[in-house]
Amino acid sequence: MNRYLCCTLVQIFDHKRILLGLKKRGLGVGKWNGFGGKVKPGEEIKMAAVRELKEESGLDVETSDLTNVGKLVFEFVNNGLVIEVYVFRAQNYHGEIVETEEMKPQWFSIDEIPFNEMWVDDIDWYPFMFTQKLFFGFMKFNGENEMLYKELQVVENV
Ligand SMILES: CNc1ncnc2c1ncn2[C@@H]1O[C@H](COP(=O)(O)OP(=O)(O)OP(=O)(O)O)[C@@H](O)[C@H]1O
Repeated sequence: MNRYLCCTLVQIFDHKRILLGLKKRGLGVGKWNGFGGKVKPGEEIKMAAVRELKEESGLDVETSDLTNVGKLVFEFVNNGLVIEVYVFRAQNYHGEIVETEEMKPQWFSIDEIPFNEMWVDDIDWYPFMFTQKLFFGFMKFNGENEMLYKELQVVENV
């Protein structure tokens, strides 16, 4: 059995801007990404999404303001890790954006998303998020930068 992790990812939007964070440590270090992390045992996925957003950006959202955008499953063939990521978006948020030990947040125009400094899968599924089509993706990685396989489809629910 492979090592399995269930994770969240929250994309914060403000009109034509998206808030991304530069990951300062751990998985995906050096990449811009939405905010998220591991779901704790027994924790509800949306509650984990709210908690991780707060921990990594300083922002608060209500679980009712999180919209499902899709689900991604990543298999890292180099170490056997399988990560399931529940992706959400939100445009209603409150609080002050803060830089933390884990993330450096910054607003980007949605026309200037730094895809070449992000996970290589992001450029494939962001268009589904922008057209509001719920998606499921399965990707295989060798390390953090080489995608060996990808499958993406529009789905009814995740
Ligand atoms: C392979 N392609 C990928 N594409 C886009 N996003 C990806 C991803 N692979 C992982 N992610 C995200 O990366 C974060 C890792 O979370 P990660 O820092 O490990 O979790 P957590 O904050 O609990 O860690 P600590 O143990 O506290 O350091 C988490 O949001 C997860 O959704």
